[in-house]
Amino acid sequence: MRLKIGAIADDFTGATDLAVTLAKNGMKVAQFFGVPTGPVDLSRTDAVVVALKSRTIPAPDAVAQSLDALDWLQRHKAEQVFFKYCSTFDSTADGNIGPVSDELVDRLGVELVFVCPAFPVNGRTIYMGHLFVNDQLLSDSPMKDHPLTPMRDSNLVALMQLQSRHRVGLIPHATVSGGSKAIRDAADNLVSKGARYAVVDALDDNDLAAIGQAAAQHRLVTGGSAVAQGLPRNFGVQPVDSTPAFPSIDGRNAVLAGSCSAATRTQIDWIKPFWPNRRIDVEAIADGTITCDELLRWATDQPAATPILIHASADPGDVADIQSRLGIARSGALVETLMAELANVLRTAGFRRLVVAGGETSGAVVKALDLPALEILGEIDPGVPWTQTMSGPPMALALKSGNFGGVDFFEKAFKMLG
Ligand SMILES: Nc1ncnc2c1ncn2[C@@H]1O[C@H](COP(=O)(O)OP(=O)(O)OP(=O)(O)O)[C@@H](O)[C@H]1O
Ligand SMILES: O=C(O)[C@@H](O)C(=O)CO
Repeated sequence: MRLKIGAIADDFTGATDLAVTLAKNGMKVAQFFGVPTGPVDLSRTDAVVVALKSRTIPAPDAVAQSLDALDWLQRHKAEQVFFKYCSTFDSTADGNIGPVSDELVDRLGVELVFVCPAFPVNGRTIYMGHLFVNDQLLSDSPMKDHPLTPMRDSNLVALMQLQSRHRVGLIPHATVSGGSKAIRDAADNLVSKGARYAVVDALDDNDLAAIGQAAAQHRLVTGGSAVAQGLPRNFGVQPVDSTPAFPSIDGRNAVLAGSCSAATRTQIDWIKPFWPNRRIDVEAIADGTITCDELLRWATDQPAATPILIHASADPGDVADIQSRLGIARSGALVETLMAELANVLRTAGFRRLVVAGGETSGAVVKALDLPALEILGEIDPGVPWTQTMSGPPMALALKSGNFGGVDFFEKAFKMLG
């Protein structure tokens, strides 16, 4: 059987975001962490999302991992390939969005590829090729201070052009609002001018539906999860209207937050008065003052009925300060390693319902828990589903993208589990 959509996601939270989007739009989705190494039964699967942790690694490694994923998807006869990156286009001048897209374009021999990170429900829109986060340009938004991929330009055409060896054009909103035929004509026009990428404006879900329809014959589509919502219809698959299912797992509740994004920091401030919480200081990890053992003792000493919160999240000034002393990569790695160890020991100690905030952090945690795949269940807030492990000790896991979720996200998540 052919897979309808085969997706490659550049981080783990982004992968679950895409998986739940395709599932809500009617597809049966399987999500794997890394390229599956053994045989898998895809007889009832419409779409596969292969989650990589490739957003901030060196570009040649990101390309190699993505091409491995592409080979696997092609062996499973994926009709359309989707490259999922962040709705805030998280990347550096070196990549990895451009270099990975270039290789996928060349391997698949495609003429033109849409570049569309818009996610209107979460406030990401594109106008005249410029990415907005709510009412701010990307470069004025809190993304300008991201610890690993600070976004200091909002012009997606320029950003993509910096990262890619192919020419980048724009399909402006005036065209997009004309519908899928107008978009297809504009795409043909860009091809005749030598462009290989088209940044496509999108202000709302109607625009995304038209873009999805226009991409029906495209072998490759790239963007955030929201542009994928229009793709299942191209395969005759209709959105589902059933009541979402949530994991049924007993155990204690914990949140591990390594995300320093504005939304995560607001969510932490909101919940702190109600839950036992610990802030991890990066310098204290480096000098051994904070250890996994000590945090575990603290966690197990807390009242079992109340969720606990452990976070490293800090505001941009503190992050810049620690990075200047320890280096960007080392500060990130110290937090990620500790969060990964913690997830492991907390699972053993009976914390089986876990929310992890941050894509890189989630990548580290999922790797440490040695989870090859997750079942995607009901959505907590747009782009963040509850998931359930499919091997090892049963766990409910929510991987929250840094900037996703309402202010009460953490409390809401556990309330849904009852
Ligand atoms: N106090 C801190 N100082 C420096 N770096 C930190 C600190 N706390 C966390 N980090 C690092 O910042 C990075 C945050 O990235 P992560 O992807 O986890 O969150 P995010 O970017 O908010 O989420 P997403 O990618 O889903 O938008 C991680 O590498 C984490 O280890
Ligand atoms: O698109 C998004 O914003 C998220 O799915 C994500 O990739 C955050 O890391």
